[in-house]
Amino acid sequence: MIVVDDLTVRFGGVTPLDAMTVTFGGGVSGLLGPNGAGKTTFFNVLSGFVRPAAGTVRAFDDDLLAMVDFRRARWGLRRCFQQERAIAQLSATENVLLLAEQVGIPRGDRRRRVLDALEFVGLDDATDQPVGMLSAYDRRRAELARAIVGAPRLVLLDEPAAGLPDSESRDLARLIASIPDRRGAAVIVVDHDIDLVQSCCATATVLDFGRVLASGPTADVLADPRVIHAYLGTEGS
Ligand SMILES: Nc1ncnc2c1ncn2[C@@H]1O[C@H](COP(=O)(O)OP(=O)(O)OP(=O)(O)O)[C@@H](O)[C@H]1O
Repeated sequence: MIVVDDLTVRFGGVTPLDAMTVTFGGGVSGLLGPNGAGKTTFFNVLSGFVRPAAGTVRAFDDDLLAMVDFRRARWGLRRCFQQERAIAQLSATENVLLLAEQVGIPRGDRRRRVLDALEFVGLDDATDQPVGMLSAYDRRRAELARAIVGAPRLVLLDEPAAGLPDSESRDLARLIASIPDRRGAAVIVVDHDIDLVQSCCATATVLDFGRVLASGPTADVLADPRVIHAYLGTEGS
């Protein structure tokens, strides 16, 4: 469980997170909201890129904000960015190995863990090709393999299926939905793709101007008139 209490971030006169208080469960949670709502800022706080002015984050009873960045990675915090981070000239195996090294997986165990991660995402056939030569879907799966190698505890995904056609997006959603059971990690997905959120997130939280507008079972949140007014209503316009 990830317990966020009174989390506040200020950049000069802007308050991208304004006393954000919410609990994310151990499954896959969606984090939604209009542009500028504070979603990326929240991920940046969890990753240690942004220091909040106030508030706490307890992740599985550990004080996440008290850990320095590299300790968070070793603790099991992982993140997939909107922009791919894998090195195009290296193979999927080499890319995942690099991540495995960074997050402190013991050398003797690394290759086995990397193969296991590539198998989980279904990339075990394309492990030796440079990532830059892979299809968009395979590159996304390579990014996901980097996020789940070893023993992740909290995986942050920022628009994981951006730019993929619907069928591949659905396959990726199924893979993401299986992370808690098969990898033992909680997942928070930031996405504007409501189909993806509905298909893989049991619960959802909506941010608006840095405040939690609604949080709970995904179907209830998406049907909440305040959410429709603040977010969904503007999406289709
Ligand atoms: N480094 C920064 N300095 C000043 N303001 C910032 C900084 N980073 C973000 N902001 C502001 O904080 C607010 C929240 O931005 P954030 O990127 O967290 O929103 P978001 O919900 O992720 O939006 P999007 O869906 O467009 O990615 C915005 O008003 C943004 O302009």
